[in-house]
Amino acid sequence: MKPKIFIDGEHGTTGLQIRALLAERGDLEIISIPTERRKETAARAEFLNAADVAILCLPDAAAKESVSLIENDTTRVIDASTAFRVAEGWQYGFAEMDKDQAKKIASAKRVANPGCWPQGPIATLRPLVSAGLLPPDFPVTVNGISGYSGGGRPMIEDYVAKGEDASEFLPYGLTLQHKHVPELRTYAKLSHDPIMQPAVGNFAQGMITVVPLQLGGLDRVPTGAELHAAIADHYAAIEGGAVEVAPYTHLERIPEVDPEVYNGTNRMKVYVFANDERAQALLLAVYDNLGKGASGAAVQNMDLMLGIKR
Ligand SMILES: NC(=O)C1=CN([C@@H]2O[C@H](COP(=O)(O)OP(=O)(O)OC[C@H]3O[C@@H](n4cnc5c(N)ncnc54)[C@H](OP(=O)(O)O)[C@@H]3O)[C@@H](O)[C@H]2O)C=CC1
Ligand SMILES: CC(=O)N[C@@H](CCC(=O)OP(=O)(O)O)C(=O)O
Repeated sequence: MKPKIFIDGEHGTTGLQIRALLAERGDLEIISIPTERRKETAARAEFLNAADVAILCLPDAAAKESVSLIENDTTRVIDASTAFRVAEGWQYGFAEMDKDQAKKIASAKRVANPGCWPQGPIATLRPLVSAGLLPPDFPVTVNGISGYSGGGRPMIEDYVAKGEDASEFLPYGLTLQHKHVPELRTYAKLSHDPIMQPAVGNFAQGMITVVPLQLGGLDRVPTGAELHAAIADHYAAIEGGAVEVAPYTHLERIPEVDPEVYNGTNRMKVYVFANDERAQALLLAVYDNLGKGASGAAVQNMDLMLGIKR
């Protein structure tokens, strides 16, 4: 029997992407609520309880409701919302985060799919904190740029309506309360809240995250090569992951450090740049906010949970 997959919110930005990724998968049975009933609680409860894996692509409140509607012990859940990312009993769905994270996801009943912004910074900061090259209380700032699809349907409609008149670079998160701070702090192993200073650009999808490091105040200042080696060692120990570490280089510009290069894929590439004389470094990550940042990661987690190797 093929595993039954139910995507709650399949007509939204993330849901549609997951549907598209699963369209050719003959190894799965996708079960769908008739469109006109998609917001009916009874219909959702029926499909949630019939599924082997339910993928929730809903606003937080609706995702919490979906979880509460599951009455059996067999439906496993991947939630794309922010609701459960630091919650007890949930595994964080960033498979490359640790050597054994993919195994934990594989056996989990509840998996919280990461937000798009935290994945790049976690991918670079966590190995450095784990290796003792950065202390947990290091004052971290994250900036970068995301395509407008990160804001879901309302932001997409706004940008499409404005066309070329939409802002090319719009900083946001200006109240310093970005919803991704708790998961970033938790999984980057930081003891203080990082500053999240995102921006959105006038392109649909793709993103770059940047973590600038002022290393001069540390008791022991790591070199750029040491930072790079710690990150490279971390990913060398992970089999078949989606994260690639770029060679350590000193270049003023790199054409492939462009937010859109991995669009339509589940890939992430991380970079370390540094100036040792100035004791400064930059940690960059490039990926698709709708791929590794959302639907690609959800499908990767689903495959892990079902024991499917592709
Ligand atoms: N876009 C992104 O890059 C990312 C988004 N996410 C998260 O994924 C989730 C979905 O986001 P996204 O796809 O962007 O959002 P969208 O706004 O594009 O889609 C949300 C979907 O949920 C449906 N929905 C809303 N309320 C209910 C309800 N009570 N019952 C059933 N369906 C409902 C909506 O239907 P309708 O349109 O008819 O109201 C819509 O189809 C969010 O929690 C978001 O935070 C996670 C990572 C990245
Ligand atoms: C450009 C944009 O607005 N992006 C969204 C995050 C998209 C994302 O990762 O969503 P969830 O955490 O909701 O899953 C934001 O910064 O709030």
